[in-house]
Amino acid sequence: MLKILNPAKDTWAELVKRPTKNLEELEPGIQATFDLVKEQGDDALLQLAEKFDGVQLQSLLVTEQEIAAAELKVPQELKEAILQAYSNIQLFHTQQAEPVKQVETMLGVTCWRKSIPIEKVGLYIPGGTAPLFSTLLMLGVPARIAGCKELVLCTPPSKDGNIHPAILYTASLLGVTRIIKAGGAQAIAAMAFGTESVPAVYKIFGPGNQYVTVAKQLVSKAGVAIDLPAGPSEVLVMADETANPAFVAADLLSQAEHGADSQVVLLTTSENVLQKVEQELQAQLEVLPRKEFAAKALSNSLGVVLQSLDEMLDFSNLYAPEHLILSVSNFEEFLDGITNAGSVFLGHFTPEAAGDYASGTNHTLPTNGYARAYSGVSLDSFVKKVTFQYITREGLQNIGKTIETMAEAEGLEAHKNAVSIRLKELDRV
Ligand SMILES: NC(=O)c1ccc[n+]([C@@H]2O[C@H](COP(=O)([O-])OP(=O)(O)OC[C@H]3O[C@@H](n4cnc5c(N)ncnc54)[C@H](O)[C@@H]3O)[C@@H](O)[C@H]2O)c1
Ligand SMILES: N[C@H](CO)Cc1c[nH]c[nH+]1
Ligand SMILES: [Zn+2]
Repeated sequence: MLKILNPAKDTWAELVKRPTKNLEELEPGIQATFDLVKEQGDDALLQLAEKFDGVQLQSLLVTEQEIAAAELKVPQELKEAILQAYSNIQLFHTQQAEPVKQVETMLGVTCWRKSIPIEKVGLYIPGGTAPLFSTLLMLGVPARIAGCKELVLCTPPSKDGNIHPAILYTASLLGVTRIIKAGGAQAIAAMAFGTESVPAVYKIFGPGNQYVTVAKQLVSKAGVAIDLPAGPSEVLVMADETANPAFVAADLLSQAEHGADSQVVLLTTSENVLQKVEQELQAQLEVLPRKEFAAKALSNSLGVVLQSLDEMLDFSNLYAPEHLILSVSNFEEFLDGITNAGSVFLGHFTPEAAGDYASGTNHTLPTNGYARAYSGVSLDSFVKKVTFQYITREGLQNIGKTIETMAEAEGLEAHKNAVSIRLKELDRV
């Protein structure tokens, strides 16, 4: 099941490498997809839907009629759940708005910073193996709070050429501007470079499999902003003797079932806990509908026995998991020691699935060790922070000499003169 290890510390750096293919391996195929989309636009999207999604589409754009029909297909109970999650996500993300604060750095020199929404954003909603309408809430809600005007949505069509009704229902709640039936690297290329049906956007958001994630990294090299590398899901659980093996196994499986390229990790100081979690994994896996994905992911996953709780924390910080679960009695003692993680789940009754769906935090998070430097999606992801300044005459007299001295030292005479010319004018009047 899990690969069981008792590793020496000098092997950790090798262990924390993910089993996913690297950028260099996937890049040539994805570049070919980009070239096709640039050359043939919508036609390329239709061809690639047939090749990768196994569907011959009549049209790329979702129509008003399709949206109206979808709404009727979503059960009331699911609508209510979506609305509850919407409300929690909205509440959590609304609090992230920063008030504009004017700061007088010197007398007469005032600076401030204001958030301005990104006008056109592209939202990628994964749909290759599961219709992740929850991801649409995670992207669309902060986009709407930020005030983004144009929300373009790409998601892969199913074999019958349709988009899952819950995705369309959620898109309609959010007032998404345009919905396109396109998935994978071709959808990312379309939103980056534009086609007849897909407007080019300024920033592309959303998680996806390895192809989607590498495609986003490549368009970011071509000058289109992206949120973050949010690839195959992963979770690391730190479990002590108080952990409930059934709960731990359930959490590990919840991320393993996302796909064969996911990885889950159990860290423990107790061989006993490890053994019991393994038994639970076996039993719970048997009855999972997505057993094949989960079993494959588990075969790439780790059960690591370490010497102490402090070692577990060090390993986790080096691994930098997308999700970190502290299934320990004294989680408070670990909080200040966490340096690298996308989102953290505390105690025995906080399943990771709560953050995936409905607690309010965002589930679009850095994977593959990117949590060492990246944050998950938040309200900030949808705005630019623009700085402003206003200097009075008195202010320029206060700050002018400093600027002149620094400009002269850099050998930039025109910079210095932009101040001197004004100071002379102030002396004259
Ligand atoms: N990190 C996060 O925040 C986060 C959040 C949600 C989901 N996820 C991850 O998103 C992923 C969703 O993956 P998915 O596959 O179900 O859907 P997806 O929408 O990401 O990818 C499906 C598309 O991949 C393309 N594709 C499939 N096989 C291909 C191949 N051999 N060559 C080229 N292109 C190919 C197809 O165009 C298809 O439409 C999972 O790995 C899940 O763990 C991550
Ligand atoms: N666990 C995923 C992020 O890695 C998010 C998700 C959506 N639906 C279920 N789970
Ligand atoms: Zn999940």
